[in-house]
Amino acid sequence: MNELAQRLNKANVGKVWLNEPLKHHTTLKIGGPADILIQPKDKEGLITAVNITKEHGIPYRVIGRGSNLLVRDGGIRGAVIKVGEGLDYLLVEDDKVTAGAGFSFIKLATMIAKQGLSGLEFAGGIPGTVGGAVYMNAGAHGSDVSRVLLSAQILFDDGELATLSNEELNFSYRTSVLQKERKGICLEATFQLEKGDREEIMKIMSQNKDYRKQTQPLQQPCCGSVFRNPKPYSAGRLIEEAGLKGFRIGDAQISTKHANFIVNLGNATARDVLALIEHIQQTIAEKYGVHMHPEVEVVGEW
Ligand SMILES: NC(=O)C1=CN([C@@H]2O[C@H](COP(=O)(O)OP(=O)(O)OC[C@H]3O[C@@H](n4cnc5c(N)ncnc54)[C@H](OP(=O)(O)O)[C@@H]3O)[C@@H](O)[C@H]2O)C=CC1
Ligand SMILES: C=C(O[C@H]1[C@H](O)[C@@H](CO)O[C@H](OP(=O)(O)OP(=O)(O)OC[C@H]2O[C@@H](n3ccc(=O)[nH]c3=O)[C@H](O)[C@@H]2O)[C@@H]1NC(C)=O)C(=O)O
Repeated sequence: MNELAQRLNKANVGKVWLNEPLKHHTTLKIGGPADILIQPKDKEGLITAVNITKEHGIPYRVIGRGSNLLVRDGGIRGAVIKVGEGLDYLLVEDDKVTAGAGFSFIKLATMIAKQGLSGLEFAGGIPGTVGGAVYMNAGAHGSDVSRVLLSAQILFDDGELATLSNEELNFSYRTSVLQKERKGICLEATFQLEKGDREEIMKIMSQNKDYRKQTQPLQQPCCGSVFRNPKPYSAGRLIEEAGLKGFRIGDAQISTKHANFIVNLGNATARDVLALIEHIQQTIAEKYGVHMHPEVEVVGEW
């Protein structure tokens, strides 16, 4: 790993850390160390970092803000590429907006709204990066990325750099082509928006934000919705009806505010959170015969 770090530093790809605790890079504040963490300084830095890492035969994976991620306590072997600062540029051309994958999704939504562009009102409270949002077709308030995305530039694991259209990204509920069919890193995304009434757009955003503030435990370390909604049911409602609100394992607790959130009360481990996830799955399966499929991505070693 030292050798890889030296080469990456020599190539000036960006910031490089060895043995970096990932709890510093996830919103749940949980996660063991990455052997090596790379935060590319720009697109070229990212492509070079991937190539060098491949040459060393070291596996790599990508993270954004860590807002939808549960990293196990043993951490991640190999390289973790953090797409954030460095890939956080923004280009507005009339009603089209291109953002680097590291751009904050909330910041993007807010900036776009201020310019009187409509389409991203739903994203005003969604944490994470643009890249993460494309990867999982992030959504809220009845809309999602697939409704406004024109195209995204992807660096595929086989080295191909391609711009995929909305159709080619094959979006459906909280998923895209990047999750299953073809792994790759989203480098930037272009959104097609509509000119609208600035005041009206700002009003909708502020209503959405208020709703989230009232219904979600945003002041505590968490990772957003833990489970996908098992259609036609609501995960939060099922968990609440099963009497699980407030249930706790170690320092991981089912939020008393929204039952589809797990919060870290201070020193929760990934093991605590996973035990809680299993407990919820088992309880809901026994009571209602419904399988609860996690939305949060679980990665790393025990
Ligand atoms: N609706 C809501 O309220 C909430 C939504 N979210 C959404 O969850 C997503 C998490 O974003 P973020 O915190 O940045 O991501 P994370 O750091 O949580 O990464 C989660 C996974 O997303 C994939 N990923 C992240 N960035 C990229 C990229 N540039 N290219 C390809 N894949 C990527 C990786 O998958 P892999 O390892 O397979 O490559 C990674 O493991 C966002 O869409 C965020 O908006 C999160 C919380 C609440
Ligand atoms: C937080 C996320 O996204 C959220 C997004 O913020 C909100 C707001 O649009 O809508 C989804 O939540 P959600 O389906 O739980 O929406 P909510 O409106 O909070 O709840 C749905 C229904 O369940 C009920 N509910 C919710 C929580 C609870 O503890 N008890 C309960 O009864 C609510 O009263 C409501 O009638 C997204 N979650 C998923 C899995 O689709 C995320 O993806 O990480």
